[in-house]
Amino acid sequence: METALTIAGSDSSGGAGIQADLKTFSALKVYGMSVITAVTAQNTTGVRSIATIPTNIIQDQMEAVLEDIPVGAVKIGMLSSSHVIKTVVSTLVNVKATNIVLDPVMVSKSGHHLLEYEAVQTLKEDLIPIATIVTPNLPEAEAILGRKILCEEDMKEACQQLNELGPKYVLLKGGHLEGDPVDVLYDGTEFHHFYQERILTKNTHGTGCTLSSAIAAHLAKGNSVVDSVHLAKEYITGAIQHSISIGQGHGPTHHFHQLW
Ligand SMILES: Nc1ncnc2c1ncn2[C@@H]1O[C@H](COP(=O)(O)OP(=O)(O)O)[C@@H](O)[C@H]1O
Ligand SMILES: Cc1ncc(COP(=O)(O)OP(=O)(O)O)c(N)n1
Repeated sequence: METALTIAGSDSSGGAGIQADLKTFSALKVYGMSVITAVTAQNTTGVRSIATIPTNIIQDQMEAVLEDIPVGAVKIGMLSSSHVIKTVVSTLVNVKATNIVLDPVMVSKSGHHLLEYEAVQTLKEDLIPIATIVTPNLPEAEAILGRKILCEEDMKEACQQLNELGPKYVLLKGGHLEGDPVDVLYDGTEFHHFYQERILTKNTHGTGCTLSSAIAAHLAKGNSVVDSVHLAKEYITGAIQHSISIGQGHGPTHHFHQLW
């Protein structure tokens, strides 16, 4: 059985974070495991409060899984602080983890900070270099690089700058662009462009989490990075097309892949 591990925050409303990741793994028929880094009280309208899990408990969760069960791919989401990032990096390096998908979660759709501002430097120096693929959205890439990204040409340059930080692949997501979104994948040499007509819905809570965990699931099944991104894009597009109108704000993506 293929396996994948998510290291991320809990979303009480089930649309993003650990819950979205585990639903994605299940829908793609991969056995999912979780390391919880933070508990958020949130719903479709916003985040009310956050409790970060102590780093010794995060490390224990990681070691408990990694020392016992072979992990085909690791998806990393919300990490809250520099201390948490350093704990996750040292544990992953110790076990020589492979297929690391890093979604550098910083701010929720509702505008709540999920990573301390000062931790962006640690993310750049310690975590991005060990990622197989890093999947920032436009505001995250702007925060990492300290520059504006306004169009597809800017996205290509930003991919090159992100690649210089050390990850094998960069997938810069264009969901925040005006008009139809384009995502750009860069492997240090070649670009792949993923064009998609914009689906007209406000139900996009958890899109980034869903995409990154779908990439991890496909890597765990033995696909190449480029094929995993293609397959994950199909998955996220279906999950947005079938998204669920619940709550007063941004409803969640849908995860019953085999039914679409
Ligand atoms: N309305 C939409 N229609 C189609 N694809 C979308 C839409 N919104 C986001 N996406 C896609 O969903 C994925 C997540 O995108 P994005 O919104 O940029 O990330 P995040 O959720 O991290 O902010 C990307 O592949 C993006 O192109
Ligand atoms: C616990 C938790 N982790 C991550 C996010 C952000 O989710 P994401 O899919 O990047 O996007 P939004 O749903 O915030 O647009 C979160 N909200 N909570």
